[in-house]
Amino acid sequence: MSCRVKICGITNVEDARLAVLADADALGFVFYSNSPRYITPDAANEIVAKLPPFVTPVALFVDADPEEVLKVMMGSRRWVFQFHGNESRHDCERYGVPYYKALRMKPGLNVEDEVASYHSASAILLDAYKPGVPGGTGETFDWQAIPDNLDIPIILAGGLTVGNVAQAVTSVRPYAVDVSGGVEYQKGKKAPTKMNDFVRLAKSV
Ligand SMILES: O=C(O)c1ccccc1NCC(=O)[C@H](O)[C@H](O)COP(=O)(O)O
Repeated sequence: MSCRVKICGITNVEDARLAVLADADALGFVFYSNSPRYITPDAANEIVAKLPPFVTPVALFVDADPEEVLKVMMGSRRWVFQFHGNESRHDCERYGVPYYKALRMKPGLNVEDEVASYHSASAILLDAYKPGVPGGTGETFDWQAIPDNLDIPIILAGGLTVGNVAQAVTSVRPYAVDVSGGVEYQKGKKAPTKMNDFVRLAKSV
């Protein structure tokens, strides 16, 4: 089975269209207002309404106010949520929407225990840890630190690019890879050629 690809940080309809043409399986929308990739719930829901079937829209939150989450949720039944902050399992489950939980790979993190505590997640996203920056760091982490017995689909994130994604898929064998900065020409703006090359390389391993 080939690796799936999620392109995160979509901020406009043209980038969404080009990501779909590049054969991305999921598109991420960042509802964290400090991010340069922030998009409003209304703008994101307009884009989601235009997505073809079999492309998953993923709404990304960082310790968000439940009212903000509900505003996003009300706009479409297609959303999957991604919780990228310190949300508990209860916080993640309360909306009744399938979710991915992001874990930032801080040295010493007990990945097995964390994964077990989010057993209701559809997948776990493993991202780089950088103090004070919740995500979209553009940095990789030590892939050897990922236990090989995790009984849940793994989405590998953090500093992936056209230059390293094939190596990442070969060594980690994740269910999916997630990229943001690695397919941009400036923050929040995706580069079509990079998206095409990234997806092709991720799926060709
Ligand atoms: O992308 C952001 O700006 C962002 C901000 C705050 C929390 C999460 C964020 N992105 C989450 C993602 O899923 C990114 O794709 C992931 O962190 C990898 O980013 P990158 O290293 O730039 O590929």
